[in-house]
Amino acid sequence: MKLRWHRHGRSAEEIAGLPVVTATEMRAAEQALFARGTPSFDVMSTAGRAVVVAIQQRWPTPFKRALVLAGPGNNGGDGFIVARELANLGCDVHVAAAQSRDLYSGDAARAVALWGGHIARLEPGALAKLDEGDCVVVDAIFGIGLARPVEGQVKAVIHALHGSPCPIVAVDVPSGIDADTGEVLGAAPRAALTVTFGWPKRGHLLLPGKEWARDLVVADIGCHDADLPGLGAIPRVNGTALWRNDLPLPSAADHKYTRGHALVAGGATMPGATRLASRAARRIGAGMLTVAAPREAHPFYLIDQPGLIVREAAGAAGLKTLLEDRRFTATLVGSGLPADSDTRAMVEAAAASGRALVIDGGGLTAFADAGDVLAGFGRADIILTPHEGEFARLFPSLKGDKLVRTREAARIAGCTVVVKGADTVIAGPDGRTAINADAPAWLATAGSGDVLAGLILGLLGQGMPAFEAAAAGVSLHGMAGAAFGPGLIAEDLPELIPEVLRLLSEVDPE
Ligand SMILES: NC(=O)C1=CN([C@@H]2O[C@H](COP(=O)(O)OP(=O)(O)OC[C@H]3O[C@@H](n4cnc5c(N)ncnc54)[C@H](OP(=O)(O)O)[C@@H]3O)[C@@H](O)[C@H]2O)[C@H](O)CC1
Ligand SMILES: [K+]
Repeated sequence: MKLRWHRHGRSAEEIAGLPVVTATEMRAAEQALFARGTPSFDVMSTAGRAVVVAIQQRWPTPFKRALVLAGPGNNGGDGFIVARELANLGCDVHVAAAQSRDLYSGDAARAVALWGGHIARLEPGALAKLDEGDCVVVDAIFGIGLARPVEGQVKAVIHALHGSPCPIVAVDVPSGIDADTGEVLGAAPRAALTVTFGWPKRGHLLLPGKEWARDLVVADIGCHDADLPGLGAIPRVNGTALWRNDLPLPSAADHKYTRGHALVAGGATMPGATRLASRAARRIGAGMLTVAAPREAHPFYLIDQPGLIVREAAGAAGLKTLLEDRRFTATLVGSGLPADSDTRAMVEAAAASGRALVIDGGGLTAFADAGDVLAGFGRADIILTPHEGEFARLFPSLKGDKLVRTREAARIAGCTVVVKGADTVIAGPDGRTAINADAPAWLATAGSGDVLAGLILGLLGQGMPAFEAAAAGVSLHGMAGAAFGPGLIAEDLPELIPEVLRLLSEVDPE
C-alpha cells in the first residue's frame, strides 16, 4: 500500500510534483479506473484500508477505542470499511451515522452491510465515548461530495469535537472543507491527519483547508496520472521534481560572467530590503551583483558586502543607461523602493530593456491604479511577487480562491506570478501552476519577501527558465526557513542557502 506523507509544516518532497486535483477531476479519474475493470467497491475497500494503515503509521501504539462518524455517501462508506478493519485489529469501535442502515446505497450500502456492529445516530451525544480517552475519531461524514455548507446535527457534532483531546483522522477531506478551494463551508473539524486518495486536492494545500487538514497522506488507490482529464494544465505540488533539472550549478567552465550579472535597483529609503535581496541573489549563485542607486545611497550598500558592485543610477533614465550594458542578465525593481511614479518608471525601463525582471514590493504597488500597464508587459520572464495585499491592489477585479486568481492574473498580465503566503501559488502565462506546501511559519518576518525576490533574481540571472526559477526560489526559501526554524529573521535566510544547496546535492535526483 503506497502512502505518501506530508507532515504539516515539514518538507513536502514526498508529494512534490504530484498533480493537485479538483473533485471533478478526481471523479473523472475514478471513472477511468472503474472502466479499466477495477470494481468500485474494491477501490472503496482499498481507500478504507489505507486510512487504517496511515493511522498505524502515525500512532504506532494502537488506540483502545475508535469512534467513526459516517456521512450518508461514499465518504461514509469508507468510514464503515475503516470501522470493520479497526475492529478486526481488536480496537473497540463505535459508529455514529447520519442515516439508518437501510438508506445507504451502492458501495456504501455494501460497506454498511459488512459492518455487523451497532450504528448510533450522528449527534453530539455520540461523542460521549471520547470521554473515556485513548480513542481516535474517524471523520467520514463528507468528502469530495460536500455540496453545501454544513448545518444542523452534523454542524453540532463538529462543534462538539472542537477541543476534544482525541485526535481526528479525516477521510479524504475534513468534513466541511471544500475540496476545490480549501474554504470552510459552515463548519469543519480540525484534523490531526487527513488521508486522501489518488492525489492531493486543492483544498488540502490552500488556506484555510491546509490548516484544517494538517498532516496529509496521499494513498495510491490504483489511479494513474493519465486518468486525469487535461493533465498538462493541472497544478502540481511545488518541490524539486518541478525545477531540479534546471537548477543552475557551476562547472569548471564557469566564471563570474557566465554565472550571470544581476542588477538590483536600490534607493535611500529602505536600503535594507535591497541589501537582503542582493545578498540572496549572490548566495544562490549570481556571478555578479550590481546595485544601481543614487549616489547619496551608496554608503548603505558598501558597508557589508565587499563583493557587491554599486553603480550610480538616478531614476529610470539612470537605470536605462546602465541596462544598455548587455552583460546584465536579469533585474529586480521594487524591493525597498517607494510605490511612486519614479519606481514605476524604473520598472518600465527595466521591462523595456528586454532583460528578465523581478517586480516586487513598491515596484508592484506603484501600478496599483494601472494594472492594465502591467498587462502590457506580457512576458513570461517578468515575474511579479506580490503578497495578498499587493495582489488585491493590482488585480482588484479578480475573485475566487488563490489558485484561480493567480492563474487568471498570470493570463491577464502575460507574466509569471508568485502570490506569497503559507500557501504560495506560482503561475505561468502558459497555464502551468504550482502550489507550495511546506513554507514554515517562521518565514512570517519582515524582509523575508525581499530575500525571496533576490533568490528568484539570482536564479533568473543565471539563465534558469522563469517558471522554474520562481518555483525553485519559493522552495529554497522555505528550505532555508525550515533549516533555521524558531527565531528566524530575514538576515539568516541568505546565509542558509549554502547548506540547503549542499543538502540538495547530497540527495540523489532519482
Ligand atoms: N475518489 C475516489 O477515488 C474514491 C472516493 N471514495 C470516497 O467517496 C467520497 C465521495 O463520495 P460521495 O458519495 O460522492 O460524496 P460524499 O460522501 O463526500 O458526500 C455526499 C453525500 O453527502 C450529502 N451532502 C453533501 N453536502 C452536504 C451537506 N452540507 N449537508 C448534508 N448533506 C450533504 C450528499 O447529499 P445530497 O443531498 O447532496 O445528495 C451526499 O449524500 C470521497 O470523498 C471518498 O471518501 C471512495 O470510497 C473510494 C474511491
Ligand atoms: K471526511
